[in-house]
Amino acid sequence: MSRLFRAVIMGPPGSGKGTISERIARGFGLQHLSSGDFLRENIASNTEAGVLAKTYIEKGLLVPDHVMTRLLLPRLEEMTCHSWLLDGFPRTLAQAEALNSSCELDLVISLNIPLETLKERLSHRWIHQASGRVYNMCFNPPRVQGVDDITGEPLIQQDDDKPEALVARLRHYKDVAKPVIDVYKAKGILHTFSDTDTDRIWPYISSLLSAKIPTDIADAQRASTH
Ligand SMILES: Nc1ncnc2c1ncn2[C@@H]1O[C@H](COP(=O)(O)OP(=O)(O)OP(=O)(O)O)[C@@H](O)[C@H]1O
Ligand SMILES: Cc1cn([C@H]2C[C@H](O)[C@@H](COP(=O)(O)OP(=O)(O)O)O2)c(=O)[nH]c1=O
Repeated sequence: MSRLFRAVIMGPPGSGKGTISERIARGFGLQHLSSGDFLRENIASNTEAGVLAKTYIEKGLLVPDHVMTRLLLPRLEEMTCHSWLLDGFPRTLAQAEALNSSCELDLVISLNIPLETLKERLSHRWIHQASGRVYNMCFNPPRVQGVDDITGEPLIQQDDDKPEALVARLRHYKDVAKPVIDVYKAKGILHTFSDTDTDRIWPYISSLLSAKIPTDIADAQRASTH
């Protein structure tokens, strides 16, 4: 099996990580691992790490690095036969160093989206808390307003997504993400995209991935995921 492809997507809340990750997974057959979704799975199945993580998430805090790495690295060990895209991890320098000591990344996509755009997007973001499924009344609305397409359960808006909370979250994201971005810039694998419209960014991301992912890997991954 030819070498596998390892990528990370980074960006502040509302920058489009989840949306773009789904397009990449669909188009290039990469396995998408979202740290937020993985935490929600652990919380739903009441694992020891899930119970611990929940105490931080409920307070709007980041889960401590040692908990995240102890949770994510074994999960990546299970994915050694797949090309993958990590979303939401690493988020701190300690997490990046732990990841870099266990595998060699090929590409890091960083989304650098203006604050006003983030505010606009998050003010219309509704989520199905249990699954993490994301809707947006302007961008990708649910079939029935306020209700999850799959379970029919009610959608909620996160307090964190309200404009007054967003500025603090954004500042914290920038403080914590900057050293991580600097590491991957120094490695020459960082690609930054800035625009208010994802549909304008997507063609560039898509052509970058087409150039970076050897076709035999992309074809093999697409075949294995269909
Ligand atoms: N890599 C990580 N390190 C520490 N905590 C994390 C990490 N990933 C997720 N979390 C915790 O899980 C919560 C949910 O993660 P998720 O990515 O779904 O939400 P978010 O950070 O608000 O993302 P978004 O960028 O979509 O707003 C986060 O608010 C954070 O508390
Ligand atoms: C990518 C994108 C997302 N959205 C909406 C969908 C979500 O409700 C919200 C955030 O997108 P999302 O993909 O959840 O971003 P992240 O995972 O980085 O937090 O914005 C738009 O309105 N326009 C866009 O171009």
